[in-house]
Amino acid sequence: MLRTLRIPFSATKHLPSRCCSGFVSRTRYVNQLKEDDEACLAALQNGHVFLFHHLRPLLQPTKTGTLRPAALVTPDVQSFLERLGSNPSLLKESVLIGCSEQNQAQFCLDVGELDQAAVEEACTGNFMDLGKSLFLLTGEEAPLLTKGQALLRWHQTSRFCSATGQLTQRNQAGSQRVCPSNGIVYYPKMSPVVIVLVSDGKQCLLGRQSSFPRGMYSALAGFCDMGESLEEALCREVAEEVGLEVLSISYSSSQHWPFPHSSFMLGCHATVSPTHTQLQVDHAELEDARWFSVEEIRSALK
Ligand SMILES: NC(=O)C1=CN([C@@H]2O[C@H](COP(=O)(O)OP(=O)(O)OC[C@H]3O[C@@H](n4cnc5c(N)ncnc54)[C@H](O)[C@@H]3O)[C@@H](O)[C@H]2O)C=CC1
Ligand SMILES: [Mg+2]
Repeated sequence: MLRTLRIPFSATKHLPSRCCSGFVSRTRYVNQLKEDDEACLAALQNGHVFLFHHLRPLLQPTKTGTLRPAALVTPDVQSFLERLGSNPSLLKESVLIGCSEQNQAQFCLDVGELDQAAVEEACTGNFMDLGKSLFLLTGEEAPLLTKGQALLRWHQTSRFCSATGQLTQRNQAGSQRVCPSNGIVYYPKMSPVVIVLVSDGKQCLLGRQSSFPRGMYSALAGFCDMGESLEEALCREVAEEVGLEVLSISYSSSQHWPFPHSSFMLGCHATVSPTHTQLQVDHAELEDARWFSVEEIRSALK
């Protein structure tokens, strides 16, 4: 059986935005801050901080009535943390998430130990569920919050060494944790997931899990197993979930997906033979799977 992986040239349209030559210097600056705790602490003093409360981001209303993630300056955060009687070292628990085009380091901090209403009043904003926030934010701002939430969640749920059970120590940027007794270094974890739009040349295949909202269908998806290539995971998932054999594969684009934990979604197209389209749906995984015509997809998207 022929199985090919083609990377289309159009994948370049998904490259991160790099408005001017500052991209390289900003990238290297962030990398330096991950390596150098003192430099990172200094950058935090002059940086921007995005607040979360139990992993829900703080959004502020704009003059035009939309919402934006609140990028607070560190002295303001420090002063209201003191006013609200927080632990003085709380600010140091910020994690580095990037660098703005104005060369300001960007951090996230979870202030879940403080009273939510008091922080909202001090910052004239509201903490919102991340899933809902993503419908309200522009494409450029949403990834900052998903990255920040994922990193904060990783620190909250990965505090101990799995070999010794000891509390691990994070670096200032929050890009790693180290066990003090055996030196094992832990890095933030993501699970690779393949998500694939299967076509027979005329129709495309969508499925739904029983947990999806009513009427929602999506491309097939599944976690990559240990030792598998992207192509192997894709062929296995399609075989497991709908009982079809894939003929060809093309990579489309990728995306970090924070729900329910950090997945690294690898989006692909795949084809099956138009003479072998009979589905055998595994109902333990999918409530339903169906072929949809282009017209049906167009009218659903409207
Ligand atoms: N169409 C879809 O199903 C979409 C899925 N996603 C994301 O893709 C992820 C994977 O899709 P599923 O169809 O649920 O995967 P799946 O088809 O691999 O089934 C999930 C099962 O795989 C097992 N599993 C294997 N490795 C795992 C890991 N690293 N983490 C958690 N479970 C693992 C568990 O038993 C779990 O119940 C979802 O969690 C979701 O976040 C996002 C958009 C659409
Ligand atoms: Mg699945």
